[in-house]
Amino acid sequence: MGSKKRKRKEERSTIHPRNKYSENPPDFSQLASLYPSFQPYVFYSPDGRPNIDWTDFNATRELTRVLLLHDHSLNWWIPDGQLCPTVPNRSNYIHWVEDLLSSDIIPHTISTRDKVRGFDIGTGANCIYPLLGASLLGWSFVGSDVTDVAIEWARKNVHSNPHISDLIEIRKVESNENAVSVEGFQYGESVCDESKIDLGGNFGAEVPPEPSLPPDLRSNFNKNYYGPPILLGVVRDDEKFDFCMCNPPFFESLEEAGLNPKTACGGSREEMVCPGGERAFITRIIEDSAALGHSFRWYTSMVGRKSNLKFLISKLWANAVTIVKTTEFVQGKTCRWGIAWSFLPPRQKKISTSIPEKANMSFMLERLQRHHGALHVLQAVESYFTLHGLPCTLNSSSFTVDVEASKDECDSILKNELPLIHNGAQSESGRDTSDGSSISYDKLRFRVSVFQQIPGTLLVKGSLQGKSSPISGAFSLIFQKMEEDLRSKFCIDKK
Ligand SMILES: C[S@@+](CC[C@H](N)C(=O)[O-])C[C@H]1O[C@@H](n2cnc3c(N)ncnc32)[C@H](O)[C@@H]1O
Repeated sequence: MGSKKRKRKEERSTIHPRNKYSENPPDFSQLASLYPSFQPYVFYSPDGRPNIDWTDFNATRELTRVLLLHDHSLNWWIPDGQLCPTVPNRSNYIHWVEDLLSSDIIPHTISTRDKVRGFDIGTGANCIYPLLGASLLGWSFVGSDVTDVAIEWARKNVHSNPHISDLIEIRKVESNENAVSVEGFQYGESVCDESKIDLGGNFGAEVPPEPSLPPDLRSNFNKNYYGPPILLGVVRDDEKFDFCMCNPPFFESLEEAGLNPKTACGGSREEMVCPGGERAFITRIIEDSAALGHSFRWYTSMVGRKSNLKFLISKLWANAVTIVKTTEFVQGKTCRWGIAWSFLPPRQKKISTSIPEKANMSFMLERLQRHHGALHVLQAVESYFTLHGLPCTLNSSSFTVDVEASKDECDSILKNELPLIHNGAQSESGRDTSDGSSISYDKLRFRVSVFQQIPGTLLVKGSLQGKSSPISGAFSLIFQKMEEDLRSKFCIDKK
């Protein structure tokens, strides 16, 4: 990779401001001196910087073990070949869920208890999310999984930490052989019979052959989930949760999973691969969530491929969710996305679709971390709009991002991010909304500018252009949502 490209990637690296490692990344040298078992894995590069061999599973596992012990007082281990989590990375997802729970976008109606209760779909042998959520925030969890090794080791990891073990239940998901459906087509045991699938292998094991299907269904089958239940049939009738989270099996095949030779995070076939990949797995979570509705306040999942986000978002709206939120988890060279949705009625915000409330808006980003400057914020503005499908242009000499959104693009960001109550009059260009009313759109154009005030403080301004556009009333809401996103990314104190 060219140095320019590398620099740009590094600049984009963000870590949640409440993440323990946001200001203080793990100090390998210190850890090596405190934990002799870690010492053999640490080497020093010519410039004197300590590092580990990220392609050595034993090294990454020992790092995770000492980080969990040193920074979280957690005892932890996994057997060879199981997926080894990176602690700073996994903490970002926990803090994002924390943000969702504390926001008042949807009412706090589910939990009458003091304790937050979460459901970790596919907790793995490493049980990382329940361990972090319970130790950092006192949350209680049900962690589910399908494999015996995951269940055995997740339970071992819970029992090794008596101070939080009461907070975590590990639940085995039993295969439901009679209810494997592909878009309404019922498959019996012959399709999902696990005995026909080699469950033993790690990387390098052969991918099982496709189950035999009628040729016309074969291509569809690939893209749809078949396998053990995920939420429906695992969540009990009387159970309520504040959220669910999931790091899904991302890949469709082992070949695809094994493409990154730069790291050795382990991962058995069952952990990494699911027929149809993450798209099929998360689609099933969406379908299950539609049936479970208000049993969860927030449903969330990690998404490994940006190209799947759009598909999943449209699936969500097709399933009548009331709100969708997305985020980007960028750390080092890894980029993942988070998607969250709910069926609870959002707090209602009325917007005018014809008269802009304000043509100019601004806010300050204060107490920025040392390494975050105006360019980082500008890039975050660009990626926020790009992620939501709004064409925009970043001009790094004028420190501006120009956004111009068509009616469809505007519709998409508004639906993705904002619970809208449309009261606009019917018009020819209007489109139906969930409450039966209609909204008319035209082009929305605005400019976002970022100014350095004093070190650590930036002024972000938005100015509406083309004020007569019938959609210009959406400007202030879009700008506010962008503000929320930037604050969550950059500010330690988010007020
Ligand atoms: C990518 S791993 C994630 C493990 C861990 N949560 C982490 O973040 O490192 C996916 C996990 O989902 C599990 N899994 C696959 N299908 C499942 C299902 N239907 N219900 C529950 N867990 C499932 C796999 O066994 C595996 O442990």
